[in-house]
Amino acid sequence: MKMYEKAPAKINLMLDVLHKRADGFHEVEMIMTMVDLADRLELSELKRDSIIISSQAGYIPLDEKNLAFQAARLIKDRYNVRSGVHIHLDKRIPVAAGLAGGSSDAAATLRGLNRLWRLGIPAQELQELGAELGSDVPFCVTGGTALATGRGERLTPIASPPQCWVVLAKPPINVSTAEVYGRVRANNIAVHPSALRMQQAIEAGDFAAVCAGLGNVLEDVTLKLHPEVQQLKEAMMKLGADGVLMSGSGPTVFGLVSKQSKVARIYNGLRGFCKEVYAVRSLS
Ligand SMILES: C[C@](O)(CO)[C@H](O)COP(=O)(O)OP(=O)(O)OC[C@H]1O[C@@H](n2ccc(N)nc2=O)[C@H](O)[C@@H]1O
Ligand SMILES: Nc1ncnc2c1ncn2[C@@H]1O[C@H](COP(=O)(O)OP(=O)(O)OP(=O)(O)O)[C@@H](O)[C@H]1O
Repeated sequence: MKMYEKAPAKINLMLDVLHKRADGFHEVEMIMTMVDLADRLELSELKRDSIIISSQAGYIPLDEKNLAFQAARLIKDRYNVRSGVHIHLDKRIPVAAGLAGGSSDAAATLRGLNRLWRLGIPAQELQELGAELGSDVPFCVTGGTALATGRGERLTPIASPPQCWVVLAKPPINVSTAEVYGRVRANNIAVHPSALRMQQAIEAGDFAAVCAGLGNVLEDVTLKLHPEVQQLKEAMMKLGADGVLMSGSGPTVFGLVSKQSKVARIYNGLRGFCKEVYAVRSLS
């Protein structure tokens, strides 16, 4: 038997860090939403008790370091599943980009294996399993748009932002999420973006207010480490995006664009700076 799952990328419309916790994680407040750029997973049942990962992408681990492998092992162990699975990952989300590609693959694996092995695990429990794999995984289990608190695993679903185009550009640099959080000084943040204001803008369907409310306190850290991310932001703004922000810990920069007529100009302009550029729709 085979199952198919789509694993969409996420962007953070706002991300605030409140304080560092005793367990080393940071207490955050984020509003996250999915975009129409997705990996595709094919999950095939194996009679023998093993987990095999394959992918057309040559640059991701295919062993137990892969988050989809970890998700399969977790669900197998926890529910005493004897059969195995072959997971083929058709990677389309850029890797180590701040778009939760690996987390979304893990979440899609949890959803897909729940169906493949007919385990009947409720969504809430799948999210709890996801939290064992990473802070972004619980959100990716259910997707949509949500306010995320705690270390990112406590979720309140909210309305979808107004439909728009999302132009994504990933510069060719590597950013470590742990390093970026490690450099945040939570009591020294000049301007905290407001989750409440963003939520109100979304609920009012006010695109201009959504753009005005974009904010990510991790930008300060990543932009200092990698000035090219700042240059990319400036280029996207000059090219006419309505709102521009770095996603997660970066380095991907996204621009929200309401008019389709502007998208080609922004996309083509950015291709001069950056090889990895995508123009996709927001997901409602
Ligand atoms: C930057 C975001 O992607 C925004 O959505 C997330 O906050 C990070 O999510 P993630 O990549 O799933 O993060 P995890 O794999 O759980 O953690 C990676 C590392 O980031 C740091 N980390 C992560 C989340 C958090 N709330 N506080 C942290 O300090 C920790 O050092 C941790 O060891
Ligand atoms: N299924 C996977 N897809 C992509 N990368 C994976 C996967 N499993 C493990 N990895 C590893 O995880 C690292 C981070 O990749 P990923 O694409 O998940 O980052 P990200 O988009 O920055 O995630 P986040 O936004 O959750 O911090 C990569 O260095 C990669 O080697």
